[in-house]
Amino acid sequence: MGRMNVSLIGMPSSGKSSIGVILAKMMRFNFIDTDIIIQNNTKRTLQQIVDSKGYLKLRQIEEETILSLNPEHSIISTGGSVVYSKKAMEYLKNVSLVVYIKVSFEEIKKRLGDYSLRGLAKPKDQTIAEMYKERTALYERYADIIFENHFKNATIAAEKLKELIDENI
Ligand SMILES: Nc1ncnc2c1ncn2[C@@H]1O[C@H](COP(=O)(O)OP(=O)(O)O)[C@@H](O)[C@H]1O
Ligand SMILES: O=C(O)C1=C[C@@H](OP(=O)(O)O)[C@@H](O)[C@H](O)C1
Ligand SMILES: [Mg+2]
Repeated sequence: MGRMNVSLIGMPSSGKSSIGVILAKMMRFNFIDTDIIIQNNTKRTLQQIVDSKGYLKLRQIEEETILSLNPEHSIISTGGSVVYSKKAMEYLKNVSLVVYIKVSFEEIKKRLGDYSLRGLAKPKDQTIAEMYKERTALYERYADIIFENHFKNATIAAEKLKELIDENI
């Protein structure tokens, strides 16, 4: 790894954003949330992009955003759909340690609740169960390490993840 960065990948609501910002403070790293960059660049919410341009366009914007990051000393919280881009994932693997934040299907389903306004980059007719199955294979494919997040809250999870990262860098 050329520059020291950590990328967090995983299902929507697995904790990438909540854990990422806490981890960045604990490790004195920069914090990047690609969803926020996309919103700033497009001046649209993720839901608005999906509604007006479709979920494939959101995935394309996400890919372009990742490829333009050039991160240094950063924790990068990605959007859950980033693994659909081979290019983006190869880029992240080159510039960072890629951590898959793994959360059980039951917990993800519970956290997502009514996800109709969450701007998920998935076909309308794809169920959460189908999405979980399809994506799990991709998260596992690209992960350098897997972090099983069965912790009570994001702060505890960030402390545990820091230990795992320290062992792996
Ligand atoms: N152990 C945990 N780790 C991270 N988040 C947790 C945990 N337990 C509950 N949560 C809650 O789950 C949600 C995770 O959302 P978020 O961080 O936005 O995920 P993502 O960025 O992966 O979509 C937050 O509401 C957070 O408070
Ligand atoms: O998994 C997805 O399809 C998406 C997850 C979101 O980010 P989080 O994973 O941070 O919720 C955001 O990028 C967009 O709404 C699409
Ligand atoms: Mg997030």
